[in-house]
Amino acid sequence: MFRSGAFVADHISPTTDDQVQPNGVDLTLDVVFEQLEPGRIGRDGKQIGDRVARPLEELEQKAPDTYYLPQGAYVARYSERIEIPDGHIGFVYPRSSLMRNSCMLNTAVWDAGYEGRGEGLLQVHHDVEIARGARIAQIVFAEADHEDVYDGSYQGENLD
Ligand SMILES: O=c1ccn([C@H]2C[C@H](O)[C@@H](COP(=O)(O)OP(=O)(O)OP(=O)(O)O)O2)c(=O)[nH]1
Repeated sequence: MFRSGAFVADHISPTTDDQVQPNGVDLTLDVVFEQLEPGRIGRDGKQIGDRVARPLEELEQKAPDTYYLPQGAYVARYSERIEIPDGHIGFVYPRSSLMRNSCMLNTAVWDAGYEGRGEGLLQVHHDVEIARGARIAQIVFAEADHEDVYDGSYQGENLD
C-alpha cells in the first residue's frame, strides 16, 4: 500500500504545505551537475566520474536563480533531506510538467533506512530553464518487507 502525502512529509525536510500532495511530497531542485569524466561500475565496486556544478544564469534578471540547460544529461540533486522509514520503500517520479517540456528524471530504488539528499538523472531532450528551488519530482512511499536496512556508500550523503 502506498502511504499518504502527509505520512511521507513527516520524513522529508524541509517541506512547505504546497509540496505535500495526496500521495507523496514534491522534491525541489538544488544543484545541477554535469559529468566530466567516465565513471566505472565494477563487479566489486563503483566509482562516480568527476563532475562540475552547472553555473546559475541570471536570465534577464530572473529571480530566483535559474539554470539554463542545453540538451544533454545532467545529475540533479534534490534540496530536501529524505529518510526512508523502516517497513517502506521509496519511488521518485518526475513532475509531469518536466515531461511535457521534453525532459525526464530517471530514478532508482530508495531503500529502507536511507537518509540523505539524493540525486536523479535529469535528461534534457530540449533546452529548458529550471529555477533553483523549483519542484521537479515527487517521492512516494510504499510499505515493503525487508531484512536489513540501507548501509551503503550513499548513506548520509549531502547532509551539512
Ligand atoms: O533515484 C535515486 C534512487 C536512490 N537514491 C539513493 C537512495 C538509495 O537508498 C541509495 C542507494 O541506491 P542503490 O542501492 O541503488 O545504490 P548502489 O549503486 O547499489 O550503491 P550501494 O552499493 O552503496 O548500495 O541512493 C537516490 O539518490 N536516487
